[in-house]
Amino acid sequence: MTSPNNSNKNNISANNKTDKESSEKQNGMLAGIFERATKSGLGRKKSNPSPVESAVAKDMADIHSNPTKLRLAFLGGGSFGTAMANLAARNGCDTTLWVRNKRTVKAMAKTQTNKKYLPGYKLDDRLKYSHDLAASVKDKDIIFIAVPGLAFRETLKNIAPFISGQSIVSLTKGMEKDTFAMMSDIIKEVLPEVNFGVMSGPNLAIEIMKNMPSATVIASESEPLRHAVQAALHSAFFRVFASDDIRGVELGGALKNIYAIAMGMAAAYEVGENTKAMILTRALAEMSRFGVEEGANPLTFLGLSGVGDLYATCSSELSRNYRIGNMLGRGMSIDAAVKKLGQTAEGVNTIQQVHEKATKAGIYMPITHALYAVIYEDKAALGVALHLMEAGFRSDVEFVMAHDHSNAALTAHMKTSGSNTKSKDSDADK
Ligand SMILES: NC(=O)C1=CN([C@@H]2O[C@H](COP(=O)(O)OP(=O)(O)OC[C@H]3O[C@@H](n4cnc5c(N)ncnc54)[C@H](OP(=O)(O)O)[C@@H]3O)[C@@H](O)[C@H]2O)C=CC1
Ligand SMILES: O=C(CO)COP(=O)(O)O
Repeated sequence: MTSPNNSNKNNISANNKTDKESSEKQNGMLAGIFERATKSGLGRKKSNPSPVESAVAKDMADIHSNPTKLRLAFLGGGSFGTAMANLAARNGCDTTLWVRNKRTVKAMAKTQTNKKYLPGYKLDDRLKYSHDLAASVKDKDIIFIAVPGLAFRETLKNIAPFISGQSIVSLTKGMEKDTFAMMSDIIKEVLPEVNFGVMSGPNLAIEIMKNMPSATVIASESEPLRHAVQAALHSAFFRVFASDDIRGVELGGALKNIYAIAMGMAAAYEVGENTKAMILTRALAEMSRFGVEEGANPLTFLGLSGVGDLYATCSSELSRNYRIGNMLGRGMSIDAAVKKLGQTAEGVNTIQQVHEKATKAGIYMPITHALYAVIYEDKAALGVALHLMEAGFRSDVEFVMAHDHSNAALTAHMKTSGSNTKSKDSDADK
């Protein structure tokens, strides 16, 4: 016969064994994540460093104290391209803003304002404007691209004949339609030899124009390029942090737009702070889960380009994605909301891309799927939200405790307590 003490001991040692096994499993999983993140395509090596890489590497200290040596082009005269070009011009860099519309260029040069996208904000008088793409990008050190994701490939193809060693930095927070390509993928495809980076962070353009302290992240394999971008844009109002996780940084910027739409919609239903916190944190869980599948380091999502941008965009009506969600929550159709906004809201396309990709790859993205169902399958928002709330038992942070462990432990616990209850009842019956 087994004494109660013996049975406890057995339970404890069985539990210890399970804990040990589970902790080994977790360590294995984490090691796998880091290995995958490090070994992913991010380690791509360039055959030849571009001129900016070698020039900046030679005299990094000089560039830091004197960014005026840098010659920069910004492509895209929307709110973000203009705000970033303005920062660089204010730092004394030789800066040209390329805008596709000739009349807009003339008006901007004359008024030193961007009347359509940043009305009322005076731009630095050293900023140059151009409608000539070739002249804008030739002989530059770095070309920053700030056109919407849907126009990124076309823009790269248009500048390709004039690339002879310039570095490229994407400021775009989108995904290409139907190909699932991120901007760094498109750069690698169209200009395989170019030295490049991506910049992303909580950077609402209007706040930057108002000199409200902000920060961002430049991600690149090239240290000299990271330093050059930091030198070009850094100021007392704008701090540029560095990363080498290109995939993680650009995915943070693209994915958070989905959840800004969700949050804008939730705000239309006047949800409480607990609900907002739940959406924000579960959004972060989805983002990092998707990121890991795509070769990103999950820890990157804890940085400015992840949780930082998620917070800013999910809490501000300055965010166009948030505003789209809010209009949807108030009963407008997606087409009407996009038309009313009249500016770029990358999340509208990103929801479709991520929904499709996650469905195909079997990645658990409940908020994204729910939003897709509401926006594109005309499902009732409240019913979808209720369904989300009722969905199974999950682990909080899956990189700490995996979902399958959570579910298995819970099922085992329920079975045990079920059989205990039963035997108690049968004793009582006797
Ligand atoms: N605004 C912000 O706060 C931030 C935006 N971003 C990202 O920057 C990118 C650009 O956004 P943002 O500046 O806000 O967008 P806007 O909607 O403010 O402006 C878009 C700009 O791109 C131009 N454009 C559109 N299509 C093309 C094309 N085919 N070729 C060339 N130019 C084109 C538009 O020109 P036209 O006026 O002639 O149509 C306009 O100048 C987005 O990916 C966004 O997510 C990133 C951080 C912050
Ligand atoms: O990316 C942004 C802030 O970091 C801007 O967000 P929206 O594109 O939603 O306006």
